[in-house]
Amino acid sequence: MTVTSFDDSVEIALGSNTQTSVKILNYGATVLSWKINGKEQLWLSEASKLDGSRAVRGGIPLVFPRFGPASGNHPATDKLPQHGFARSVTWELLGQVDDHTVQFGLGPENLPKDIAAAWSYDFTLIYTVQLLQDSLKISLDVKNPGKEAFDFNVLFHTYFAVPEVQNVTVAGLNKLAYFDKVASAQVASDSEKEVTFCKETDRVYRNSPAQVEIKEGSKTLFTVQASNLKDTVVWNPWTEKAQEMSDWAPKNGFHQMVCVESGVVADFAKLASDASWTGSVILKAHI
Ligand SMILES: O=P(O)(O)OC[C@H]1O[C@@H](O)[C@H](O)[C@@H](O)[C@@H]1O
Repeated sequence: MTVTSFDDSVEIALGSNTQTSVKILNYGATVLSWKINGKEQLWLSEASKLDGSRAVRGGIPLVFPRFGPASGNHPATDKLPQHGFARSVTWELLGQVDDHTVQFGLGPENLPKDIAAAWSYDFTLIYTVQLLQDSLKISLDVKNPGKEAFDFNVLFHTYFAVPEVQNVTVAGLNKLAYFDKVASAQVASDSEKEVTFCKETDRVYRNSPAQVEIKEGSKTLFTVQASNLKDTVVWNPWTEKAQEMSDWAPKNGFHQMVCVESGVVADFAKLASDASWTGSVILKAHI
C-alpha cells in the first residue's frame, strides 16, 4: 500500500498494484474516485468543479450538519446552505493512520467567517477513509468539545457507478415506509419488491436496515453496510433535474449512477457537551 499526498488531494493505492485505489480531495474531504482493479466504482460528473468553488457533483460528498434545504423550523441550522457546510470547505489532512488509512479533520478554525457565524458551535470532525481489497470503509467521528449541545444530520452521499440504472434495484428496503421528496408525501408502505428506477427518485427511509444491496438482476453490484446510521436516502435525478443542474454532465449520465446514502437525516441527532458520536459505512463492490 502507498499513500501519496498532492497539493489538493491524497491517494491510497494497494501495494504496487495501483489499479486499486482511492482518491480524496481535501476540499470537502470528498472521495473522488474508488477503483478496484482499474474499474471505477463511483460516478463523478464530467462538469463537476474540483477547484473548491462548489461542492463536488459525484464521488462521496459529506453532508453535515444539516440534510436538505433550510426547513424554516430549525433555527440552529436554517442559516446554512443545502446539505450543510462539510462538503464545501477545505479539510485538514491529519495524515496516515496506517498504510491504507488516512484521516481528515475539520473544526471551527477551518470554516469561512460567514459559515462560522451561521453555525457557531464548537466541534471536531474526524473523517477516516480506509481502502481494502474489495471495499472502502468510511467513518466519521463527531465530537463536541464545547459547553453547548448541538443538533446535527450526517450523510455519506455516495454516487455509485452502475452500468444502467434501469436494470438496477436496491434490495433491503422492501415494503418499508419512506418519505417521497418528489411528491412531498409520506408513503406508508411500498408495494414494489425492490426499489427500481424509471423516473426521478428521491426517498428518505427512516430506520432502514443496516445492510442494503445494489443489484443488477440476481447479481449484487454493491453491499452497503452501515453502523450507527439509521436512515437511507435513495436518489436519482432523472432527465429534468439532471438538465437543471449546471454541474451535471453528461446530461444522460443519470443512467450510469445511483445514490444510496447512509446517514442520520430523518431527525437531528443531538450531541451533548463533551460527548462524541461515530457513524461508518463499509462499501463493498462485488466484482
Ligand atoms: O444538488 P445537491 O445539493 O447536491 O443535492 C442532491 C440531492 O441530494 C439528495 O440527498 C437529496 O435527497 C435530494 O433532494 C437532492 O436533490
